Amino acid sequence: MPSHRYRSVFDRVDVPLAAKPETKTQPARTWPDNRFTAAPLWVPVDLRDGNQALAEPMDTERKARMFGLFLLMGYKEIEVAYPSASQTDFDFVRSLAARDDIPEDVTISVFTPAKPELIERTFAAVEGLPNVLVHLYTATAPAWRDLVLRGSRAEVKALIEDAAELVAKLADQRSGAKGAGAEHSSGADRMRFQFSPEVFNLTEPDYVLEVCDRVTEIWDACADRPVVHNLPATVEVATPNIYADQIEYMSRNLARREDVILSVHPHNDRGTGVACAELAVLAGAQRVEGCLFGNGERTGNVDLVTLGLNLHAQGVDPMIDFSDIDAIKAVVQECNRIPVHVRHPYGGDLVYTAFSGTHQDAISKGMAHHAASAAKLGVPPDQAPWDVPYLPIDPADVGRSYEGVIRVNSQSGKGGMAYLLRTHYGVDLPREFQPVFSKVVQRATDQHGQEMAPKDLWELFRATYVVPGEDGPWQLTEPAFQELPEGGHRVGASVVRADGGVIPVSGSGNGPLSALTVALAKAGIRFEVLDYSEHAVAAGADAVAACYIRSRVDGREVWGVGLDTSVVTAMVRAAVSALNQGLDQA
Ligand SMILES: CC(=O)SCCNC(=O)CCNC(=O)[C@H](O)C(C)(C)COP(=O)(O)OP(=O)(O)OC[C@H]1O[C@@H](n2cnc3c(N)ncnc32)[C@H](O)[C@@H]1OP(=O)(O)O
Ligand SMILES: CC(C)C(=O)C(=O)O
Ligand SMILES: [Mg+2]
Repeated sequence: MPSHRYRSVFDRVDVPLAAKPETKTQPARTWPDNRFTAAPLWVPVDLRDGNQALAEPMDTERKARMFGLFLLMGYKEIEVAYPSASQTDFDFVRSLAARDDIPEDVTISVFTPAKPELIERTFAAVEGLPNVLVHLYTATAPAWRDLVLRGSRAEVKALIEDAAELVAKLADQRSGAKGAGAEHSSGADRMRFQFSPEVFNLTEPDYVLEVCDRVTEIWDACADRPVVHNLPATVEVATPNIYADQIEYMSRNLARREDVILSVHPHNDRGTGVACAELAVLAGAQRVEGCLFGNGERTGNVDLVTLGLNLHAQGVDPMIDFSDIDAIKAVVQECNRIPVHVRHPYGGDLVYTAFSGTHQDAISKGMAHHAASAAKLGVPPDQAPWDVPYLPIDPADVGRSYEGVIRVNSQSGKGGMAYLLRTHYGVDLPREFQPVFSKVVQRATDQHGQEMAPKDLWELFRATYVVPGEDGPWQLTEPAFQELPEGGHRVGASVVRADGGVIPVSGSGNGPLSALTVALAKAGIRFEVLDYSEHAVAAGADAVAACYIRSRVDGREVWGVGLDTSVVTAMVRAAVSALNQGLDQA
């Protein structure tokens, strides 16, 4: 690989805290010791940054659908458009201005470059909207200054100052409004301002500070109306600790810090957008911009679903409703026309599913333990502390059922198939029986190489163990059991051999099963019971009993299973099932 063509981030930009030695009063960095205690402010930018990365940008209808989703999920600030970019975007903002159902606590954010005519068009779009944030951006990194904007540091700063002043002036002119230059107020006009030094992560720290501080001054930030400085990793170029250092440096050094909301906007070029956002929050960021399921330019914006549910999984309320992740995903997929990967954290189709044997075993045991500990605590299972192996959160928290948690294929073990039979069909195979049936399942899955659905598993189970007891070549007809007055049981029946011969038999023993053993011996059948268990499959009047017999039939160890509403019939069927497996079939 021609790796020599690329440079380390340390050769591209000054990384402030890394360069600064630690002193007693000023540690090099504090973020590694910080903890998450509350959710940051979230801003979905799907309708702008996500939208600009789509082959088919959203029309008004798709935008409205996604906007509705954000409201339902509880987002309070939503970037809705780049109104000067297209008529569609402009019209969408106008359609919001015409609505009267946008909650008062929701702020609409609109995006504009530092170009006077585009800023004016942006203000035209938001006319009449009460809670607006105007988001101004210009690239500040050297390569963008030199190649794209073709301006020096001073010239690019001047471009930004002029644009910020125009934004302040237009805000002042809004009818009945109190703009940037006016007396501070949280009253009628709640227009706020945001500045993004695009490619912040490759911009010289002293320059970006100088520019941001100047913008804070122009917009006259105050506690009532703080300015947002949004520091994007427009193209991710370094490990997340570097971004965290950059953010902590800004957080410590920005002027009028209490009047600034420090925001981050990570992209995901190195696949570490989520880590960047998380470490940035530890480093002092108060606000995070991203997209649901990580849509966005190239490898995407940081994923707000993962970020939110990562907090949830650590016991911190994300303040966003993810309780129906599949409904959220459906809207996102339809609006973006891009599928969400089956392995996508928290929302992918397969992320709560185990195919592998040891994981299934652990999950199965964990789920049983969870149910028991919830009962012990006297709380519903969805309120009990979660500690099930291999499942970082309870799938039910995001509206997923337990149906797909365990799925069986050739990588699966006994625990998985036992779990499926128990949860789908109510049969609880004895522990010693599980590896025996598991081998049968593995032979089948190895042969066809496919997954085995619960229905197919049940069919295989029935065909192997239940049907031989009901409809095999060997039969036991008209068994009549009797309790003896002196104690013990007696049975009389006819053994129908596989070759059609009928042998009447009878026998007595301590219980029905031992009586049956004695009777069968009279027909020359060596039937030795090694283990017996039974349980009810369903409760109530239609309760079915499941009986399991581990036996040695003519020297062969076999398991028989019987199902019936009568325990005795279920037991006889289990015994006949064993005979059919242990004896010659013709
Ligand atoms: C990192 C980000 O996500 S930034 C957002 C990017 N989003 C988009 O580009 C989607 C929407 N954009 C558009 O639809 C179009 O780019 C428009 C309509 C806004 C402008 O289109 P055009 O006028 O044809 O300009 P075009 O985009 O080709 O060129 C950009 C010009 O703006 C300049 N420019 C780029 N960003 C900025 C900025 N933030 N502030 C001021 N000028 C800028 C460039 O230097 C270039 O100037 P030049 O013509 O003097 O060379
Ligand atoms: C916030 C803006 C400028 C952006 O989308 C980016 O830098 O990635
Ligand atoms: Mg972006």
